Amino acid sequence: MAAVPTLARRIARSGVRPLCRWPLAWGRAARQPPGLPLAPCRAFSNNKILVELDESSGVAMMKFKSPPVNSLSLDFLTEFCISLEKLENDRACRGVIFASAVPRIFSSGLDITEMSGKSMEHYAEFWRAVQEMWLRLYGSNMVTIAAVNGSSPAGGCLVALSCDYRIMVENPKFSIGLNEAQLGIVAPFWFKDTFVNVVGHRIAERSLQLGSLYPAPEALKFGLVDELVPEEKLQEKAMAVMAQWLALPDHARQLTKSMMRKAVLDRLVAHREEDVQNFVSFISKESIQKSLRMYMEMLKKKKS
Ligand SMILES: CC/C=C\C/C=C\C/C=C\CCC/C=C/C(=O)SCCNC(=O)CCNC(=O)[C@H](O)C(C)(C)COP(=O)(O)OP(=O)(O)OC[C@H]1O[C@@H](n2cnc3c(N)ncnc32)[C@H](O)[C@@H]1OP(=O)(O)O
Repeated sequence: MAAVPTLARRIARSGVRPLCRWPLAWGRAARQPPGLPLAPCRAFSNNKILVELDESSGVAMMKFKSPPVNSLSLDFLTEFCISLEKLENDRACRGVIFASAVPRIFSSGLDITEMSGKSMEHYAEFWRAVQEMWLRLYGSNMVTIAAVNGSSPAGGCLVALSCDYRIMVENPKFSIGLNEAQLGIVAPFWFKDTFVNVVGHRIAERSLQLGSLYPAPEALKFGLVDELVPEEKLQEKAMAVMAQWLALPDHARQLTKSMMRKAVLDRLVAHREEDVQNFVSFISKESIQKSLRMYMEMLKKKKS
């Protein structure tokens, strides 16, 4: 295989731009009463993700803004990893809330166009980026809360599952789940492990085999999400839950989180390259490529 672009090289190519006091619609700056000086706040933005860190509370808001559906493309994943790493290394940041800036969609999951009609090298590079995203998010020392303000299939669901807490908008039109089987593909073992750790083995097994997507009220019933709220209350609720989690000493919470997640993280770390090779050989099969093409066709037909 050709030389693999490292995350560092992808970071260098991506050109993250620091911004000062970015007025996010969902951010502290937007809530600041006019005329008052802003409390310390730092923000940075790249093409697909906006981040605002409120230094007074230690809470960052990360918003996905990759229309039409926040699909997890290679560029998106690279920006996600850079943003998370910056926050992880920032002593002022103790917690992150993830939400979407795209109406009705949290994230549509892995970008199918990255897994279809591309070279083996591209599939390998893409899969390394997916692994990196999960390792950083699931292994984060910060408190992570998913404010799921829209549908969240497959990889989008994985992002939410990898957080410490999930709050979803109570709209029954918004669905969430690991629906890979519906595309004729298979959720890898670390997607499955993350899912099992949230909902338990039986529900995970049934849901994965059926590729089930659950409307928000159903997802709440078996703990796929922790709470439902009306859309207008989502930010307030996410901040309240964050305050509750941040009230504990960081070291105790972090060590506990690590104890609960380490085995699952270590399993991928130990088999990372093997997992890449499995993905590449699976996804490049003509039968799998055909399934993905048919699925994309189905998405397009649904519109007309
Ligand atoms: C033993 C094991 C052996 C081997 C295993 C080894 C490896 C594992 C192998 C594979 C693992 C892969 C894991 C994959 C994870 C994934 O995340 S796959 C992606 C799954 N996602 C979906 O199924 C969601 C599909 N999308 C939708 O359902 C809908 O688009 C939506 C509900 C998100 C939004 O609906 P609408 O608002 O109605 O929007 P449209 O449907 O019209 O979409 C607009 C536009 O966006 C395109 N699009 C949608 N989703 C994606 C996507 N995920 N990737 C790329 N593009 C997407 C859609 O086609 C439309 O495009 P245009 O028609 O406008 O060009």
